[in-house]
Parts: sequence; C-alpha cells; structure tokens
Amino acid sequence: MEAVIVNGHTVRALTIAGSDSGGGAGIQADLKTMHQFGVYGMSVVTAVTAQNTLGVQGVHELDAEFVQMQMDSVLDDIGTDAAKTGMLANESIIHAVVDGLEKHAVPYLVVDPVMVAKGGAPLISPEAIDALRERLVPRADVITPNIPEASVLCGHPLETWDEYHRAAEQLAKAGAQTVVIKGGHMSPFQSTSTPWGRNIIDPVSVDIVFCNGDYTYFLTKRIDTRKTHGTGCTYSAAITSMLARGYSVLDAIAVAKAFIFQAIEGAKDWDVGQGHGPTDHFANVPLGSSVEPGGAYLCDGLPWVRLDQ
Ligand SMILES: Nc1ncnc2c1ncn2[C@@H]1O[C@H](COP(=O)(O)OP(=O)(O)OP(=O)(O)O)[C@@H](O)[C@H]1O
Ligand SMILES: Cc1ncc(CO)c(N)n1
Repeated sequence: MEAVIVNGHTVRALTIAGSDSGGGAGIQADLKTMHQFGVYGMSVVTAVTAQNTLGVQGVHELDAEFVQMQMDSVLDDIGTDAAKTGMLANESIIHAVVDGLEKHAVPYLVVDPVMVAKGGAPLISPEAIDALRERLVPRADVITPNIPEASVLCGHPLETWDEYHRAAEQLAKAGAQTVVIKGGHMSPFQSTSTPWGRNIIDPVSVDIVFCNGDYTYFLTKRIDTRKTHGTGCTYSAAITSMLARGYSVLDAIAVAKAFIFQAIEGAKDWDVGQGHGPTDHFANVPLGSSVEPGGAYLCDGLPWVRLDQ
C-alpha cells in the first residue's frame, strides 16, 4: 500500500493507547492497521504492557505529564487528520489526554473505551470510569464500546436488542456523535431475530451504529475462532484511518467492518502464540460502495449487500 495523498497532503492518524508487546492489540495493532490503510501512523503511549496471546503479565503506566509531552511533540509539529484512544489506564492520563485534545484541534476523535483484555486483565482503573464517561465520551466523534464496555458506561447489564439500542441512545445523549455497539460479545441467539425484520439462521456478528438519530447495522458471518486478540483496537484504528482519509462516518465504519472480518478470517490458521492469537493486519482494505443511514448491510465482501429491503 502506498501513502494516501489527499489534496496534496500525506494523510496522518494518531493513536493514544497502550503498548502490547505481543503485537496484536494496542499501539502495535493500530500502527499496523493505519499502515495498511495507507495512512501515516503516529503514537502517544499511555502504558506499556508485558503481554502475549495468553494474557497480560504486567502493566507499567506512564506519568500523565509524559503522555501530555508526547501529545505536544506530535501535534505541535506533525499534526493529525484523526486520532483514536485505546487503553488509557488511569484517571490522570484521561485528564491529560482530554486536555491535550482540547489544546490541539484534532479534526476527528474515535474513542475505543478499552477496559479489559481478552483474558480478563483490567486495562483501566475502576476510578477512571467516571472520567471516561464525563470527559472523553462527550468529545467522541465515534465511540466503539463492546457489550461489556457499553454496560459499564451505561451502568446496567445489556442483553437484548432493545437494551443495546437504549444504550446507544444514552451514550449519544452523553455527547458522543456516533455510537457503535460492537457485536463480538453478543450471543448468536440474539442475532437470529433482527431489528431490520429478517431472521438470520447462521451466526453473525452485528455492529449497531447510532448516528444522527438513525440506526444502521453492519454485519458479517460470525467466524468460529478464538484468535480475536486486538479485534477492537484494529477495528477502531481502521475507522480512524478512513476518517483521516476523508470518508463519511458510515462509509468508514462499513470498510472497517469488512476489514476486521477479513483480518479475523485471514489469521484463523496462523500459529502465532498459544492463546488468543492476533488478527491478520495484512488483510485487504475493501473500499466499498456508499452506505445509506438506516440500512442493514452485509459487509463480508464487495459490494455490500443491503438486507433490509
Ligand atoms: N468471531 C467473530 N467473527 C466475526 N466478527 C467478529 C468476531 N468477533 C468480533 N468480531 C467483530 O470484530 C469487531 C470488534 O468487536 P469486539 O466486540 O470483538 O471488540 P473488543 O471486544 O473490543 O475486542 P478486543 O478487546 O480484543 O480489542 C466488531 O466489528 C465485531 O463485530
Ligand atoms: C495495550 C492493549 N490495549 C488494548 C487491548 C484490548 O484488546 C489490549 N489487550 N492491550
């Protein structure tokens, strides 16, 4: 992939996240994804984890002042067309990041409210959740919680389609422009009877997108694999890259959905590590056709197939 140039400028994207020594999630997944999308990737590291596909063996959080210094270094000089946040570790880092975002005008912000790693290790302190909700959610152009993260942010468990929809509306009311409730943790049972009026027999992975008062749905076949380490990081980095390239929010999410599907599919037979293996960041970037708000789209491959008509 060559560097994408838009209006004579090299497209840039910034990730503010934790380092995953195993290379499948965090900063490493984000930079690999941005590269694959032809976007010049930069990083502000919040924490360093000793991590592999089996779990998180250790976490070293950086000082909030040093996080702020990295943001100033990158944004005073290079600037960015879009940014994303991932693991933010603690309350003082969240405040430093939001202060930095307010100081430097960042055109788009994607917030992946990372809370726990696949193996269950916490990646944020419980005291930091309020700061996440009160300071970062209102600044998000796009927020991408999985089901457990959306439950924590909304303060109650989420199990039904109706509850997923109400949660998206609650986060939008809290100030997020677009809310993506990711389907990786939904049970296949809930995918059999759908809000767009068609039943699905095979298990699918559905992402619910609430944007400007409309619900749009993106889905793919659910892949039977435990190699899903860093799926959320990869997906939000793909959305960030597409926004940096100038695509609309819905088009960006559709392409990211197709990319993460191919990335999970592509690494199904990899032998990287003994636990939750990483996804294939070498996957194809399927630049798709335009998406209309309110539709339900199958993003397994090009062109997207509209399912609600
Ligand atoms: N088995 C699967 N098959 C197809 N798509 C999947 C599968 N698992 C997750 N996805 C998709 O991957 C994307 C990330 O969702 P997921 O809910 O797994 O994020 P996450 O829990 O935040 O990931 P992580 O914590 O590992 O970074 C979503 O688009 C989701 O629908
Ligand atoms: C550093 C880091 N960020 C995010 C995740 C979530 O996948 C992880 N496992 N590690």
